[in-house]
Amino acid sequence: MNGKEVARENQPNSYQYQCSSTGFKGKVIETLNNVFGFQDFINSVQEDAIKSVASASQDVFISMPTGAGKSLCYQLPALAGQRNGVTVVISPLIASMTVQVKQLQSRGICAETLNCTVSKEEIARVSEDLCSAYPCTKLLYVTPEQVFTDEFHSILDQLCKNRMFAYVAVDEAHCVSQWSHDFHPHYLKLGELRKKYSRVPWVALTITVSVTVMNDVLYYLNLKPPVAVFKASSFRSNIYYDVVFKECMDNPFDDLKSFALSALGKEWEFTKRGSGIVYCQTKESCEMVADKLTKLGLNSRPCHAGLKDEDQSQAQHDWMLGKISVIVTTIGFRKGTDIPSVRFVAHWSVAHSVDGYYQESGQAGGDGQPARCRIYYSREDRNLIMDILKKDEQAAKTQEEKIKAHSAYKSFKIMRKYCEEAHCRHSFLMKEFGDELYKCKKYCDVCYKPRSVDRRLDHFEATRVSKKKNSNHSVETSNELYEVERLEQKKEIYNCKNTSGDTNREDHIDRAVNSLSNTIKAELGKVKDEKLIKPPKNSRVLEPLSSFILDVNVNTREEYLSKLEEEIKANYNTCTPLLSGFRLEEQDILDCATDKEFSIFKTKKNIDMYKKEFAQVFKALRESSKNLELHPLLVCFDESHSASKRARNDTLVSGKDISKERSYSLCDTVTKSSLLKQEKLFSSSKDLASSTNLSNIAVIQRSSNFGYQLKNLIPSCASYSSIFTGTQNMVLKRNEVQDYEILKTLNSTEEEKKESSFSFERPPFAYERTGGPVEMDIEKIGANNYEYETCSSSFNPLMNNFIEIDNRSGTNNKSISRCVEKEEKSVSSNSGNSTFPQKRETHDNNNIEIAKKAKIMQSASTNPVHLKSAADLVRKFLNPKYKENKLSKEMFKKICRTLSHRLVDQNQVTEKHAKEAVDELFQKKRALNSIDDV
Ligand SMILES: Nc1ncnc2c1ncn2[C@@H]1O[C@H](COP(=O)(O)OP(=O)(O)OP(=O)(O)O)[C@@H](O)[C@H]1O
Repeated sequence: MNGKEVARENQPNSYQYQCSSTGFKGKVIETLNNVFGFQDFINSVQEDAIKSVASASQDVFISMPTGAGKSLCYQLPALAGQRNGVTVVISPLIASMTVQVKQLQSRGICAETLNCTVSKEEIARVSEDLCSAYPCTKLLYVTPEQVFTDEFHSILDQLCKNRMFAYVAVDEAHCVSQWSHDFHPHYLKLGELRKKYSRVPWVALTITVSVTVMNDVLYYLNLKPPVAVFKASSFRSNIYYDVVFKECMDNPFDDLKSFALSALGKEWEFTKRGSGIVYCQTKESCEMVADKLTKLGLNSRPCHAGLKDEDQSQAQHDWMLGKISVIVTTIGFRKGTDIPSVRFVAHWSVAHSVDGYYQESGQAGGDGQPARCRIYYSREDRNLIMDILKKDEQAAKTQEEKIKAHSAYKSFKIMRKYCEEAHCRHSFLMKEFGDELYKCKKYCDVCYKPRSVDRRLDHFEATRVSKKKNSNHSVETSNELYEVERLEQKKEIYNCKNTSGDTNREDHIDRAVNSLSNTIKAELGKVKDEKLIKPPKNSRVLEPLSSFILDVNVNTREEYLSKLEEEIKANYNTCTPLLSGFRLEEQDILDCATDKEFSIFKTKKNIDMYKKEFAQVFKALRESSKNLELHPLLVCFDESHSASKRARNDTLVSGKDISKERSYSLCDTVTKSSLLKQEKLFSSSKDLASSTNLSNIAVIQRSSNFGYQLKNLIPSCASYSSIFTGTQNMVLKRNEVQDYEILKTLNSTEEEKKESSFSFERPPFAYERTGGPVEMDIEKIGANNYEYETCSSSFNPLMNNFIEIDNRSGTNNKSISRCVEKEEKSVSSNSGNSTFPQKRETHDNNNIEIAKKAKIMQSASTNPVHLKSAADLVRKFLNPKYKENKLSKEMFKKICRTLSHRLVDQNQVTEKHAKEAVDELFQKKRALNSIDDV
């Protein structure tokens, strides 16, 4: 019996069907109906892809979600395509290959597999058939490992020789990309095969992948351009995505349980039809989360690589049968366990890449029924992953390793953006997958509950500020221990990831971990050595023995401190002539510099960041000096809170008081000084103005414009209006500034400024105890914001100062108004006019703005009761519009302010007028996007 006969003998239902159609398209349809038993193509992507593959005119790339019918895209052309012979299907999953081969055989199609589980006799039988002149086999399933054996190459050579090599289909082709979480190194070698058998058309099939992964597939597999690309949309309309922040929750486990129960549905306890998956970063967290959930009444089981094989299988089995509701697992669990009734997927730690997240979350709602996917994001998890990826990048030796490590890092940054920014989750993912953008409207938290997401993000930001504030030295010095722990965790994460038994990768990771470990040990050794060296005598820096930044030693710190002291002195010397009554001792300036140096040293992560921060501070100090402004470091310096001063006092042996108390700080000046001092200030600045003719001396020209004076002295504080709530509590508020590290903000980068500003610019937010999408009452938002921004004059620094100073001087508000009006007129008439009085030349645009604002505030303040009533009325009619999403929160505040002032000004504070005013606005436009519309 020859090979062909043997193969036929062993194939009970080998493919016998003879097509009656002649053209390949007709053959395709006939085979679809008669061999596969399908009436039609499952979707247009499947149809187009099958026709393209069958035509055999070019290489084809197909991307479709799990279960969308990809297999048919090569199975059907293998039988009805333009090319005769054997289609070789490369797949990494032996279990899925075996299932497919059985299914094909049951349809009468001659399919075989060659992999490590197949017996020698089987291999011999199949090989004999393949090497025959007319192989019976139509589809041959092999693993990527098998492809590179010599035996297999000789089979392929023979097929080529006999012109019986029809197609190569690469299933799960995304495994070629490091960006995908299923990376399989053997896939990288497949490109060589493509080159060797260049005449055979290739088909690459993937689940839905990002553009980056797709490009990797095309590149690494060496697909021949032009490649025909067929992609199904990545939009999963039945999945609701959201992100919550663990740091912002009292008990995240409670939240996880509520989330799971709400996704499983009310009747779940009785029907037990749905199930869920929780993804964790480590084996330990799998165990811990499963334990917590079970204790909270939700039957859960861990399943990870640390368990024995039989325990893993048992857990999967029980979960698939519905014996347990929730399986808590690490990345890699997906294989072979897809069940359609998964009602939720929770990521207890953020996924490493968008591709990974899409695939893992995509296991929810396979049956098309509603499902939910939530990420429990935390700064700690994020930093840990970033650290690992960064160190991978540093440890990478070859160019390829470097590119891959860099890609992984970049990929995670996208995931970070997904969590830390408010974009429609669906559109975000679709953009990553190169699909047409489509706003989901209500299938994600950002679209469904935008305000709730805003508040969550605010809260998350706020935890960053408070965490920094609370962190103290003892915690931070444990960094060294933490590093070692992180290494262990890193190993752990990768062990979990490598469930596929990929030894190469494990070796690589172990090498990377070891080398990193050695580097850290060496660094720690250095630190130890450094600790043995005594710090220089008379060291002026705070905590000279600390090692917050490994490569910044005490000498470097001393250098930077001296330079900082020099710059601060220069700023002080330039500005003090302008500020009568404000004096600092030499020691104060050093303390100020020392505090600042220490705060930079303590908060920056590496030497570059340390130096960069200094460069920025120096620049800001010089800038302030150039503008004759006292830098905020000096303005807000408070020796009673100075760490340097405390340290100095602690170490003083003698009772000699070297820390002479300053009589008052600048802020104290504001609080304590009388109008007399202001008058002095006024006259001295006037003198200076006339002598120097510098425009910014306008800052202190008008004694009444005291708020403005401060505003200019602390230019960057302008937006932090809550600081200046009035002269009476100025000192208290100044301390608040220090609490929130505003000094740092003032000297920080734009991005950092933005981040830090949350605590000042935004009103208090609602806490979501359960982390679930709790809606805040808009009545409260409106009220709070209104009050915060406009309602009472006490919230406006400028007006407050005007009023206060004015009252003290015995004049009334009307006179201020007149004064402001007069100034406004004269300024607006012609600022460049030569007949303009000398004094006016010193006013810049800010003055005009201030004057305008003051005018508004003044008119409002004449009748605050009226204004409050007007605001209440406007809010009442505006609220329904807001709920209908016709305007944003910002617009709400602006309109509220504008309309209530208008009502007061027109003496129309009635319900009727308020309603009319609001209605009128929305008659013109359905939605208001700009205050110009008002
Ligand atoms: N044209 C069709 N009409 C009806 N059913 C189809 C059609 N094409 C495929 N199917 C069925 O759809 C199901 C999923 O198909 P298949 O296993 O090929 O999906 P897949 O995209 O390869 O999924 P995975 O990514 O999990 O491998 C199978 O049961 C298959 O028989």
